[in-house]
Amino acid sequence: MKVAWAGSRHAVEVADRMACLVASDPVFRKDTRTMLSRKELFKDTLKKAAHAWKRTVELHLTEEEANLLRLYIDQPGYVDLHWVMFVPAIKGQGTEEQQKKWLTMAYKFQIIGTYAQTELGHGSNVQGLETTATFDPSTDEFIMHSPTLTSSKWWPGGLGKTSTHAVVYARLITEGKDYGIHGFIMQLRSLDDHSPLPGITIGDIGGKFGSGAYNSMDNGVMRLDHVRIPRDQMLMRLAQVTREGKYVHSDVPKQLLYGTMVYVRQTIVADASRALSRAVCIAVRYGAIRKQFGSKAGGPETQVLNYKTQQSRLFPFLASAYAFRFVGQWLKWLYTDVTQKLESKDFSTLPEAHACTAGLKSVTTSATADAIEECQKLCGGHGYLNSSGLPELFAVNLPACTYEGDNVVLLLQVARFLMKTVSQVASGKQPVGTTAYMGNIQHLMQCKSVVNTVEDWLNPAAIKEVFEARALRMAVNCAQNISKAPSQEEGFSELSPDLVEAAVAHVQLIIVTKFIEKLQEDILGHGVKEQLQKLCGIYALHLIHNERLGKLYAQVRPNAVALVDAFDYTDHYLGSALGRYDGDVYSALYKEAWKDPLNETVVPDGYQEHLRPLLKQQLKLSRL
Ligand SMILES: CCCCCCCC/C=C\CCCCCCC/C=C/C(=O)SCCNC(=O)CCNC(=O)[C@H](O)C(C)(C)COP(=O)(O)OP(=O)(O)OC[C@H]1O[C@@H](n2cnc3c(N)ncnc32)[C@H](O)[C@@H]1OP(=O)(O)O
Ligand SMILES: Cc1cc2nc3c(=O)[nH]c(=O)nc-3n(C[C@H](O)[C@H](O)[C@H](O)COP(=O)(O)OP(=O)(O)OC[C@H]3O[C@@H](n4cnc5c(N)ncnc54)[C@H](O)[C@@H]3O)c2cc1C
Repeated sequence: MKVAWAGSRHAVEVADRMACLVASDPVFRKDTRTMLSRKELFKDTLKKAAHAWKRTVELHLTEEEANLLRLYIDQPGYVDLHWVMFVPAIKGQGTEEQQKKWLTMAYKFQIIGTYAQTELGHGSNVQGLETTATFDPSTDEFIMHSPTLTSSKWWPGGLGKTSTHAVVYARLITEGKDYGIHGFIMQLRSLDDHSPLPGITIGDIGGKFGSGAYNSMDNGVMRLDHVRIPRDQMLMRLAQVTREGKYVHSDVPKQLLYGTMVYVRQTIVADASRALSRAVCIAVRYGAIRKQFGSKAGGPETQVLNYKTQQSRLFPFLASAYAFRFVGQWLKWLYTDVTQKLESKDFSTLPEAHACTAGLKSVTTSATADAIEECQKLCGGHGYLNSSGLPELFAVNLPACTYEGDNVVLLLQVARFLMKTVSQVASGKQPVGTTAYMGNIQHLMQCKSVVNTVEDWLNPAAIKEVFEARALRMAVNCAQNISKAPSQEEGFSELSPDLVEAAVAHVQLIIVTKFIEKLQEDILGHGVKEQLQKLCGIYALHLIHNERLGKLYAQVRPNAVALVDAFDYTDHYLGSALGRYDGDVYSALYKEAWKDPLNETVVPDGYQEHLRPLLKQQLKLSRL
């Protein structure tokens, strides 16, 4: 099962090696992270990042190994933005010459970059950004400026205190005309003493949800006051400004400006499955250790994992973790395929890639945030302690519902793609890829499910047909209702809640389909495929009805712990007293409690100042 989860034997081996490297290095310790002040936490992040880079160079780690090292360090920081957004933005939007110049420095960490798109006043509406980049032909420079308070850059990770450079998104103005949003490389801080360059006001935007968690990241604010940059720092693969100030389009679609977001959304699906699997691992392992109540006859207490209610709340998450993992692996393939096509100037699959990445990012991150919260409840009181690992896991993953595109905004993009496809089907065009099922409209609009028994529900063809019929009928229903509205725009707006539901149904169909396709592959290991079939059944069925699932849960229960062990997480990475591999939960909880700074003294700070006078005063009063 470890191989099925990781994708290959090689993937298991390299992940194991990197996880152990991190777990055995004291610099990467994280058990007291939630007890650090914001300043201490930030400094700890700088230290870990520098040490990780040192180890990467010393050990000549490959890109794959270095990425895993960063993942197992498990502490959000400026390096995430540098590798996940700054470098890909230059790769996707820079010319060959620009890539050579900037990536050479970025790959060696001679510069640290971030992705500065969002502003105080606009995040979702990228076209509404206000920062300006005005071309000055007299000096061959762009003047980068924040004309209003709301145009201040706001949120970019690493911007606050660390980044030396950024890809800044701004409205390009030349020859008096506004050509909309484009990307520019800007140096922000001196490479000698790290002070902000003239005209740049820059800082951190302040503490965020939860202790530890995303507070290790210095999300930043930046205002630009007529800062000049050379013309060749506009990223010029999509469009160019000539020496004379002429704006010239390339022959690539302008949507490629959003390419970095497509790339990151794809990686976020893999993050979501990992985060969900960590929460499930903690809740399942702890559920096997925790006992409450005995039989009436005075028998031993029951493992809480044996309660049917616990199983019906928890096992759909276990199944979802596997489902999201497999669809994430497929999405990575889709992204690679689209990228190769783009290189040969085939842009035909870009809309589908956008819809798939946007939709899957939305559905998997929303489900993951909800599930982590529920796993906290599934662990009872102890789940609420920082030492369970769950509060921090929740706080770190919750913003994934917002960053890289608010989940509802992205689902509306999927809905827009579906409405277009429905109208193309109506005009006789055969849809392809993940919407190919829509071509079977005659059948799917009126077919009736032949499912009667639990066993019927495990038939992949039956499951798939139910999901296809559901998704198609919801999409067609929306399209019909939109066509009755005074205008397309009004109809879309009026029906947006239904459109979001239709988009979710379509995305869930993709997840179910990719799980079923995974089961058609050669899967090694005795009983592995059988367990995955049950999980696939649970994932699909819990989305459409909750009856008949009890039997499946009972079949999964004997292997539940093994199914989470297959995630192959070290105790260091899991970071949970409740989810420990050895099950020694109570001594771990007890030990963790004594690490809290409040327990450094027996009598707390503030006793002399506030407690003692109060107690003495009350004592005096009672004696009167
Ligand atoms: C316990 C400790 C654990 C620690 C572990 C760490 C865990 C984390 C691990 C790793 C870290 C991962 C790192 C993540 C870091 C995240 C940092 C966050 C960064 C950001 O958030 S960057 C900012 C992101 N911003 C957004 O996403 C904005 C969202 N808005 C948009 O994308 C757009 O504005 C829009 C799509 C909503 C609307 O676009 P527009 O105004 O142009 O309007 P439309 O008319 O709708 O679109 C026009 C046209 O374009 C098509 N389109 C839109 N987008 C795309 C796209 N991306 N690709 C291709 N095509 C696109 C759209 O479909 C339209 O097409 P048609 O005209 O219909 O054909
Ligand atoms: C932890 C974190 C890290 C981030 N890192 C970066 C970074 O590195 N670089 C960067 O540039 N940005 C970053 N961001 C910003 C992020 O990309 C934006 O917050 C995100 O795109 C959402 O935009 P917004 O905040 O403007 O939300 P808003 O658009 O203001 O959303 C508010 C509400 O309005 C709703 N809404 C908005 N538009 C519509 C619509 N058309 N129809 C229906 N409902 C709508 C949303 O669903 C939401 O409920 C980060 C954000 C966070 C939280």
